[in-house]
Amino acid sequence: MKEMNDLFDDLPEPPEAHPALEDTAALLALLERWVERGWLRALDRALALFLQREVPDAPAPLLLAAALASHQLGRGHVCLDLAATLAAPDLALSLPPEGDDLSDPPPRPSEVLGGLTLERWQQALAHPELVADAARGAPGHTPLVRGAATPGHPHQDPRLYLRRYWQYEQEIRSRIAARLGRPEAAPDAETLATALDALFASNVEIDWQKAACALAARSPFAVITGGPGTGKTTTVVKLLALLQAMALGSDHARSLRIRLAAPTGKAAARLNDSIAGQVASLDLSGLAPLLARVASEDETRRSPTKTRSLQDVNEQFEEGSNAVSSSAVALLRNSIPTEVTTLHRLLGSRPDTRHFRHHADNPLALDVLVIDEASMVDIEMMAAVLSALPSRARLVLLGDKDQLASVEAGAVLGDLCQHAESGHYTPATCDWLERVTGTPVPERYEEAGGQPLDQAIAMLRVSHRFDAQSGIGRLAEAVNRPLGLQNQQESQNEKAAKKRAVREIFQQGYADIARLALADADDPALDRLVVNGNPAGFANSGEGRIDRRGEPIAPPVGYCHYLEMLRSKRPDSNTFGDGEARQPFDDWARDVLEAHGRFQLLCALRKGPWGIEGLNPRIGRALRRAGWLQASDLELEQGWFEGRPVLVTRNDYGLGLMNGDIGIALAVPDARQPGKKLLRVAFPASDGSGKIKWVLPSRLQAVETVFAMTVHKSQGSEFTHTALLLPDAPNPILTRELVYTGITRARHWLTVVETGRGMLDEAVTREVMRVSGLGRL
Ligand SMILES: Nc1ncnc2c1ncn2[C@@H]1O[C@H](COP(=O)(O)OP(=O)(O)OP(=O)(O)O)[C@@H](O)[C@H]1O
Repeated sequence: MKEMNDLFDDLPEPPEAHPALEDTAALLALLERWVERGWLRALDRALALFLQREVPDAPAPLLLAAALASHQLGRGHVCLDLAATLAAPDLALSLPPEGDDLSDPPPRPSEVLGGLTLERWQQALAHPELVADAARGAPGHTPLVRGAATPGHPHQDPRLYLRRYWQYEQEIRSRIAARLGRPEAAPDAETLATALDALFASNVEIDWQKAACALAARSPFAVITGGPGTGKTTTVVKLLALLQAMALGSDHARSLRIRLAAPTGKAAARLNDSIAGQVASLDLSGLAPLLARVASEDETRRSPTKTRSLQDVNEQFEEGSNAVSSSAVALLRNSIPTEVTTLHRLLGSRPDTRHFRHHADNPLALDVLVIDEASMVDIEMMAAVLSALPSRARLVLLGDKDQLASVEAGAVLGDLCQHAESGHYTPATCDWLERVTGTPVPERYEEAGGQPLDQAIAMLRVSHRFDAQSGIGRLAEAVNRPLGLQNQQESQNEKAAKKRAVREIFQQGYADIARLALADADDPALDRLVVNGNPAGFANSGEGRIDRRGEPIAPPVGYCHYLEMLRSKRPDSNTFGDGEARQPFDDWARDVLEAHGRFQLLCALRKGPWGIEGLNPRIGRALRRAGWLQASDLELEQGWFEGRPVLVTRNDYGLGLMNGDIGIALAVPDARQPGKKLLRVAFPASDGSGKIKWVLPSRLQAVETVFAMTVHKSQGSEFTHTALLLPDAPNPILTRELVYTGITRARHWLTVVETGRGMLDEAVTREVMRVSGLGRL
């Protein structure tokens, strides 16, 4: 924010105030025109209108700020930063609107706000009936709250919140701060060091997974962040083993009630798959002495003359208590849960209300909650989770701080992790980490003024999925590199260097990445990509690659892969039936769904030819031309056809489908009309059981065709071959976070599709501006 204030200081003397700022009727008329253009949501204008009706003397600049604050919510920001808005007014609205013809445009925000100073705007906000000051505890029930500066962040002021969002932020701040202020939760250093040594190989240099495990074991609130494949799941499984071992080994000898959750069904299913394998294969034998030590301490308490050291206990184990050891280890392994639920299910969502069954007065019965893919959790959900969590329960957040934030308002994980890159560990934390992990923390991560929150955050820095040979890994890293905040000239140089670095990666011949530049909107190269994956775009046509275990990697495919599976594996049974009888159809659906996950086209936008609305029917037509689909244009645009892949866009508890679930329409025998077929949509069951859920298309209320998926919707998913299509014109939505999120959805193959020149360059040098007050705790 400081930079924005500096920018504001540099602004020239403002000209005359715009008429819309002098007169509320003129302002409301202007807002109406913005709504007509799609620059503002009707909801945002409705708020300004409501406030004006409630308080007729509300000044126009206040009403404008309220409408803009509301508009920011729809774009993921919990508040309006006034100074930043004055510095770059056109960023406050959805400009340029997708698909707008730009004839007779209304005044842009820059014209309207050009005549407004920060001082005057703030004066207009000093209206006690409508705006309360957070610095004074935001007394009353005003609809708006003016944000207070936080310690160490004086430049954050002034911000304007809708009260509800300010309250969410306060809820999150106070509950996290309460946890950070509870040092008694920390285990004793000697026990922790023993447990960590049992779980991690010894290292001469810092092992961030071990450090993360230590920090998260020390604090009742912890964040483990890291890019794809950096070992977040691996680390949290070890953390849970360690916490359970210490709980089972404590005086109470009681296992902890642990729950695992993720924001979407898809993310929950993915964690389900990976965590079960990791829990089963983790070597826990080294933790057995920890359990035995308790037993021995119990014994010591009963016969106090006999004192035993940890060494004695270890020796006892070495001497042959193998049976005790293995049953203790089995007990420990069984006490680590592998079932992952969605946050909505965990909190007990109720139809038609945003309130959950669990809240502060009916808290969840658990001791530890782990939330994966936490970057997708919005501020409202995070506040609900923290309220429903018993005050003594631990919360561990896992996620990639650099991914796009949730579609809803509030980039909670990104905000909390603002210092994760550089650690900001105090000397006391560094000393403690060295004591428990056995390796020193490199000096560059030390910061005497580190905040309590920084001490509870660990960043994993080495990807074990992408090695040095991986273009996907290199590209993700280059795109994700933040730009420094130097003066304009240095910043230009840095942007140029970043563009160059990204371009060079494509020229270095990595086998797993391809770049496809379309000549024009009708370029058939796009059709080839979506139909057969365009293997020719990759070195050696994608042949001959092996993974880290030496297994061959299948060449990249397009959508004809799952459609081929749909055809070739269709059961010849004429009875759809139930139970056993349905097995051949379940197996078929499972194969088709698995094959579908081998390719996905992602794009940035919804509207226009390069958004999902234009791409979905286009891809459908390309597949039809290639003989893989039989559907009319009308069906492709808005109907059902066999092979239609659909994305669930809203949770449906009745059907057990979650936002983000993907299903495919398949023709199955109609029980009521022998010889005929009907369409049913096959979804993988969200409990990770591998079962198939068959749903009639007519029962699906909120689904969309998903030949093309927005990057936002792809969060928490992974596809063997991901094609990331960039639009042909600059758009505020096109940021490095979006490109990074898109790239990191690719498991083995990535194609970047450019529909206009320079859009990759443009995107990787544009950063999401985050506005919230959660950064410092
Ligand atoms: N320290 C390590 N040494 C070697 N391999 C590791 C290490 N840590 C993790 N791995 C392996 O790397 C892969 C990715 O690990 P993991 O699934 O824990 O990462 P993640 O950060 O949770 O990934 P995701 O991006 O899926 O969230 C797994 O195959 C895991 O076994």
